[in-house]
Amino acid sequence: MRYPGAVKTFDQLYAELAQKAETRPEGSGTVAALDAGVHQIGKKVVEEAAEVWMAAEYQSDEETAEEISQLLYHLQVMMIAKGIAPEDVYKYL
Ligand SMILES: N=c1c2ncn([C@@H]3O[C@H](COP(=O)(O)OP(=O)(O)OP(=O)(O)O)[C@@H](O)[C@H]3O)c2ncn1[C@@H]1O[C@H](COP(=O)(O)O)[C@@H](O)[C@H]1O
Repeated sequence: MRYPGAVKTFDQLYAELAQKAETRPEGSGTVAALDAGVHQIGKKVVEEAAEVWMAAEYQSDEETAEEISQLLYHLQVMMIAKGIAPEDVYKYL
């Protein structure tokens, strides 16, 4: 799935998702995922990680990049659900 609009960075996406969690706009997949909870978010993280692996082995670099973007998105949803800020992660990099 491709999302139209300007290219966004990891930090920009996190800020957008944090805002969605705060304002809870109608139709937001992020809000729905947060409401579903950590268990369901965790399943999506694992699913997308597997899709990255499969794409890397059997699909194009473009498709692999897209799967990686989806994994990063679901990791960010998990971060929001747990109240973990990017800086909390960056300090370990
Ligand atoms: N980058 C993403 C993003 N990547 C993946 N996804 C979600 O992750 C799902 C996984 O994609 P797949 O193609 O694997 O989906 P699928 O298996 O067909 O879908 P499901 O049945 O599992 O939902 C997608 O259906 C989206 O719901 C994303 N949802 C949102 N974003 C970004 O988050 C922002 C906020 O989104 P909303 O909260 O929905 O407004 C958007 O502007 C986007 O920038």
